[in-house]
Amino acid sequence: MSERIAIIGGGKIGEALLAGLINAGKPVKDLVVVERSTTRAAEIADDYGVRVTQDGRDAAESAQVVFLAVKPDAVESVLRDLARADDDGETERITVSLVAGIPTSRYEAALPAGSPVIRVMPNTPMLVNEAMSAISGGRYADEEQVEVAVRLMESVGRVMVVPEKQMDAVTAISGSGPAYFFLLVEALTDAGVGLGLTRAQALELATQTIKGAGALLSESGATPVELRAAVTSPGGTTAAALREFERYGLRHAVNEAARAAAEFSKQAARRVDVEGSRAGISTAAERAEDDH
Ligand SMILES: NC(=O)C1=CN([C@@H]2O[C@H](COP(=O)(O)OP(=O)(O)OC[C@H]3O[C@@H](n4cnc5c(N)ncnc54)[C@H](O)[C@@H]3O)[C@@H](O)[C@H]2O)C=CC1
Ligand SMILES: O=C(O)[C@@H]1CCC=N1
Repeated sequence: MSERIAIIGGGKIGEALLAGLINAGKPVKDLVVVERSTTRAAEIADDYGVRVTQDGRDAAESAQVVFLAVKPDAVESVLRDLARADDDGETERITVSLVAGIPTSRYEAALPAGSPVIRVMPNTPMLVNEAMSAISGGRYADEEQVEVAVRLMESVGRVMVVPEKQMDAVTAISGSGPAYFFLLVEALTDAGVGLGLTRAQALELATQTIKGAGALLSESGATPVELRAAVTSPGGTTAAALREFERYGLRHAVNEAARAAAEFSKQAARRVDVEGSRAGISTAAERAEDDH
């Protein structure tokens, strides 16, 4: 089935999804992007030849699957547009959120009763069809609807279906994860420059090394421990380096970093409420209270 797709938010992850879907053969005519910033909208339209609009309701009405790729604090206003969008009468519209930390129950409370909502945590390698995406169906999403999301995300990378309670952990590992590896490449490049390589040389060495190590890990079937042992010649250079990583607490730093990311994700909904009430915006929960 070639469903029509709306992507609300044409920022980093919205663009990665758009590019990944187009690379995977999705016809541009089946895609529409909703982007609030006019500069960004023009960039997306020029780079991908896709329709870009500021009208979320209109875009949703023309789509069977609506992806939300805005920051958590913009979710409520997007949901207000989506709640007013009519169905096309043929198929039930599926709302797929890529937003970190906001549970499906939030969307379900704001959308018409029984709307199917699916939560996805992708990552930016989606831009080159190498995403790792985790998927959880909300309470009204049936198996077929989850399968639609799985199929779309599989076209841009790998997919793991998880219970929603694992989403904060997933976000800390694969959602934010690319940034950790880029930081490591940055640091390794700087180290190479410190050892007398040119920056270009050091960057190429580090980049191909992370790419090769990733390929080896995913294709060899060996564990990271086995692969590391294979690099570590007895009494050699790698052992000298690994000793320093351990001395400076790399494992501890990684553990603390992941815990911080997961906690930040867990607190996202509460943060949005606090910031919203400071700005005088009522939350879905408060509006539901007012209605009673
Ligand atoms: N960047 C990443 O690697 C990942 C991001 N995410 C999630 O994706 C969401 C977006 O993140 P980024 O793309 O990094 O942020 P971003 O700031 O690059 O993109 C957000 C875009 O949404 C637009 N926008 C804001 N309000 C809007 C509205 N009402 N209608 C239409 N467009 C609107 C902004 O102009 C901006 O271009 C976040 O919720 C984040 O948690 C999830 C996985 C990975
Ligand atoms: O930094 C963030 O909040 C988003 C979610 C996962 C990756 N980027």
